[in-house]
Amino acid sequence: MDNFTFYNPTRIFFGRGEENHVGDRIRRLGGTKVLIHYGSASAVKSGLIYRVTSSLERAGIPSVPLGGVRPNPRSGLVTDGIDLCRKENVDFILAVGGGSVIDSAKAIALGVPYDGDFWDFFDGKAFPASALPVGTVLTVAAAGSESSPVTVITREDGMVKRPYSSDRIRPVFSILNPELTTTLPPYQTASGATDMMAHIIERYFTNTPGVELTDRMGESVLLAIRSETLRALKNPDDYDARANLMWASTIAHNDICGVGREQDWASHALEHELSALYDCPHGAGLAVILPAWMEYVIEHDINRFAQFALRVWGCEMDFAHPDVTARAGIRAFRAFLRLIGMPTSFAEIRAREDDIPLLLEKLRIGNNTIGSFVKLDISDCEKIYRLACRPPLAP
Ligand SMILES: NC(=O)c1ccc[n+]([C@@H]2O[C@H](COP(=O)([O-])OP(=O)(O)OC[C@H]3O[C@@H](n4cnc5c(N)ncnc54)[C@H](O)[C@@H]3O)[C@@H](O)[C@H]2O)c1
Repeated sequence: MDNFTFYNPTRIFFGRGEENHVGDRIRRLGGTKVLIHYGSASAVKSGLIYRVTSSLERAGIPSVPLGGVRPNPRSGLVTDGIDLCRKENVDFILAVGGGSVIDSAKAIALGVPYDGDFWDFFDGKAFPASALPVGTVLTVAAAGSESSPVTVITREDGMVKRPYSSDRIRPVFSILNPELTTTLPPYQTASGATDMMAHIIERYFTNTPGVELTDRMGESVLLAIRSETLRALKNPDDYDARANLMWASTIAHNDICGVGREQDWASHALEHELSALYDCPHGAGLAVILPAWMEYVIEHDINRFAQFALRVWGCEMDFAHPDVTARAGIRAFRAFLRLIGMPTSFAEIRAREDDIPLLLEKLRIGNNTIGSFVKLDISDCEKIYRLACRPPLAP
């Protein structure tokens, strides 16, 4: 196990009705004017924005709303949000929504005290000296942005999707009421589950030896996501299934399963270009990329893939031929993705093989590599995209 620092100061308020106390939470943190950032009108129609606003009013805190965040959030609305916060003297940002809303809120938080273009942070041209505090009321179990230091924004100029990470934008608190996720359509529930699984998998496939504890933790989270997703899809109102998924969202990405080990993240980089170009849900893009990535890198560590197959997917261990077990695990993972309604090939997200040169250009890796389990150069990336074009094989 490698040396590590673990720092995750986001305070979690978990359970039914917790959003009704949000005003009090912000008052205790010293917030005096709040930007309520949200996505579609459904957050208003459902009464959630009203409940949040009422709670702020009871706490004596004025607020300004800014809706309209779309999935794969865009830089234009971030700029609008920065201008609005400055004009209204906002000193606290409350994100009410999923990963897209939270990421947009984080980018606004970075931009408000900064004189230049907020994209400078994403381009590595500047480092934030400060940021406004961000709190969240989560409505999607998926991205883990509710306690991560990361924001992922799509710049409209060129449709480039890039992550940026800083402890300054880790939410100060997140409110997780599983009941708020019961209205998610099945496809979003499944996309969220796939994203959570991906967050574990990016950490699980590592070259660091001696990480049995975090291996086992990751496997447990994957097993729970697997069973609870099926339950939530069967009965969307199943509170416990939604609760387990919501906590899994946080656990899968707050790095508790990733400390002390090298992490990969090549699949996320490959996927970001898909959701930027085709506007598919991030989880759906990952469902297309992950099995292709696994098939491409399997030979690098057959035993780790066999362990994944055995412990997570219940495949039988073929001790004489561990590669058989390893491949069965990838097939079982792909079968699960299909069972929950996820795409596993380019065509199913309307991606085109002819666009691969464009995807590679947008990746902008030049002569560098991505990933760490296996370092991938541009030609490896091309091969993985091509593998992902294949229609899924019968199980
Ligand atoms: N910051 C991070 O650490 C991190 C990590 C992984 C992914 N991401 C990013 O997060 C984004 C995806 O976020 P997400 O998966 O949470 O989804 P999302 O926020 O994009 O929301 C998906 C859809 O669900 C709708 N929705 C939200 N809550 C709903 C509810 N309760 N009922 C019905 N519909 C609802 C939204 O309006 C939207 O149309 C991507 O841009 C991805 O790249 C960020």
